[in-house]
Amino acid sequence: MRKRSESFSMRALFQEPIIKIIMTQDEQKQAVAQAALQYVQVGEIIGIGTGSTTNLFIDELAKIKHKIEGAVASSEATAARLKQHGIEVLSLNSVADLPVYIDGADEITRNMHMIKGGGGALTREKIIAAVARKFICIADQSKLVKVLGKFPLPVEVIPMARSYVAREIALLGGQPAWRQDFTTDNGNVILDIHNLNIMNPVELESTLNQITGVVTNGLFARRGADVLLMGTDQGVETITI
Ligand SMILES: O=C[C@H](O)[C@H](O)[C@H](O)COP(=O)(O)O
Repeated sequence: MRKRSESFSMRALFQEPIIKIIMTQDEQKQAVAQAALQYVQVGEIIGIGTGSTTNLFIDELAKIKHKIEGAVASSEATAARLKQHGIEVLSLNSVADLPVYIDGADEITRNMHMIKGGGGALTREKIIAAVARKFICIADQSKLVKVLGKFPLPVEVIPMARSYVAREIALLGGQPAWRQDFTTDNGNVILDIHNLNIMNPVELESTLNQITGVVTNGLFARRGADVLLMGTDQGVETITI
């Protein structure tokens, strides 16, 4: 008679293999870009961010462009991509109500606080996010962090104030680096602040904005995301506060 343990191992031998779905970072970005379409309603104007994840969303949006009224763009690059797809780009000043803003992030916490501006579009992104009723963040799982600050925090600065603002940031304990050979769509420069461990993003966002010469900084804490569509190995996870 066969022993009990042997019969178990025979069963294991003929079992179906466990299929583990592993999505690459690019596949995760593509999945959240598709998932964000559920927040696009017929006849609405959509606010659109900047970056590689948002670019994939724009490509998805193009498939249903006849259903929307148009889009507001957070950068010249986004405006160009929208126009290439034949999607009308509207000025924010002509839009009284913006139901939804869809954009990526460089880092995001489960509290929906973000660092943005890796592509230098932070100021226009922050303006559109302020107007929008709902902010949908689309990101792969590598962007989810417990504490913000590993990604250098971008600060947009009026060019003549660059050295002064850098000294003030150093006094706050950050290490600013000038993003050389880069000018924002608003004609300004970017200082990236390294080695921050941001325990109070709401307070730091305000403190940095108080420095004369700062246009805005990449902390989106006072106006964070309402929904995070996060790409994971297994698919899209929806996170809200
Ligand atoms: O200025 C750029 C934006 O804040 C982007 O949303 C951010 O850098 C994320 O971009 P990506 O989707 O390429 O990681």
